[in-house]
Amino acid sequence: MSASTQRPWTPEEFEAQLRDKGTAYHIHHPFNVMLNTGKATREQIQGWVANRYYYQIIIPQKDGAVLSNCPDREVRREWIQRILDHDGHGDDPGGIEAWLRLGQAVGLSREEIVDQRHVIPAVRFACDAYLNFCRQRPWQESVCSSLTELFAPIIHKQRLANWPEHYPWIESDGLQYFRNRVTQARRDVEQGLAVTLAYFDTRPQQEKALDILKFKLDILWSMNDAMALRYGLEGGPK
Ligand SMILES: O=C(O)c1cc(C(=O)O)c2c(n1)C(=O)C(=O)c1cc(C(=O)O)[nH]c1-2
Repeated sequence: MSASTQRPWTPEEFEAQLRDKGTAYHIHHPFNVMLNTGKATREQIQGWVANRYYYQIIIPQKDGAVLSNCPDREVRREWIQRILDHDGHGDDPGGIEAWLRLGQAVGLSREEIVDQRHVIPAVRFACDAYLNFCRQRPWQESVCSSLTELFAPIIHKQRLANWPEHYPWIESDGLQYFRNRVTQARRDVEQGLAVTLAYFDTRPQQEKALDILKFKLDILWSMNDAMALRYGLEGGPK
C-alpha cells in the first residue's frame, strides 16, 4: 500500500516513529563517541568547540527565520524565547556567550572563535543548509527540523557526566552551556512536537516529517564527518 492510501499514524505512533530516528543522531558518530568517551586530544576538543560555534550562531538566525514565516502569534510568543536563550537578554548573557566561555575553558581565545578561522568549509555549508531550509520552507517544516533536539538532552548529559572525569583540565564553569541546555531543550521539544504532531496529519505528511528530521540529522552527522576528516579519529579513520 502506498503512503497516500494508508491511515495516518496516531499521535503516539507518529511520535514513536520520530523518536526511532534517534539511531541516526550524531551521538553515535565516531567523532562524538571519541569526544564523549574521553579519547579526544586537546586539539580535537578545541576543533569541535570552534566549529560548533558556527552552529551556535546560526541557531538564533534560523529561529528568526521561523518567526518571520509564522503568522501565528501564539506560536511566535513562545518561539521568540529561543532567540533570547541564545542571544541573551537583560542580565542573562545567553547561550552564545556561554559557548564562548566553553571555548576559553578549552584553551581557545575568544578572538579565534569569533573570527571563525577554524570553521571548516563543510561545517559552514551544513549549518547554512539548515538556515536556508528554515528561510525557505513553511514554518511548520522548520519546527519539525528542530526536533533533533528530542535527542539532545542525552548528549548534553553525557558530556556533563564524562568530560569532568576525562578532561579535568577543562574548568567546570566552562560546561555551563550544557547544563542550561538540558532543560531548555526539553521545553523546546514540547513545543516542537506539539506543532509537528498537529500539522503533519496525513500519512504522506507524516512520512515527509520523518524525511525532514532525517535531513536535519544528516546536517549534524556531516558536521561530524567534516571534523573527523580535519582533526582525525582515535586510532585512525573508521
Ligand atoms: O550539542 C548538541 O549535540 C546539540 C544538538 C542540537 C540538535 O540536536 O540540533 C542542538 C544543540 N546542541 C543546542 O545546543 C541547541 O541549542 C540547539 C538548537 C537546535 C535547533 O535545531 O533549533 N538544535 C540544537
